[in-house]
Amino acid sequence: MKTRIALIAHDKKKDDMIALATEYREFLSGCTLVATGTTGGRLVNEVGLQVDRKHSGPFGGDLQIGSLLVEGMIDCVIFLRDPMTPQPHEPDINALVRACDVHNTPCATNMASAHLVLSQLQLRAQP
Ligand SMILES: O=C(CO)COP(=O)(O)O
Repeated sequence: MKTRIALIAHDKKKDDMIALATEYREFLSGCTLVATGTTGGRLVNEVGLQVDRKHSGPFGGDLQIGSLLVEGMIDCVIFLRDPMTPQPHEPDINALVRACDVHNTPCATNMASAHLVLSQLQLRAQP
């Protein structure tokens, strides 16, 4: 089965997400990807990945991804959060990260941990 990865980035972290996805493009193109709306749009347009786009984060996208995760449909979350900017949907963000902890799902919230998680997943996917 393909690895199912959720990709989410706050506005000031979206360029980092694009750089990350570009670096791991070959691996990610073999995964099943889901993303919040704006992040997903950029991944499609700028990296050429196939992504199931949910609503934008402030409109419930984090909750949609959280729901998928609770249903056992997501193996890993890359969520590049912006710790310096208050978000109107902070409760949704916390709910998603909490759901990762409740269900013991890897959740990388910064570039350093995202690299560790993706490089390890990529290694495991090799024949
Ligand atoms: O706000 C977000 C995550 O909390 C991300 O949403 P967008 O990808 O739509 O910007």
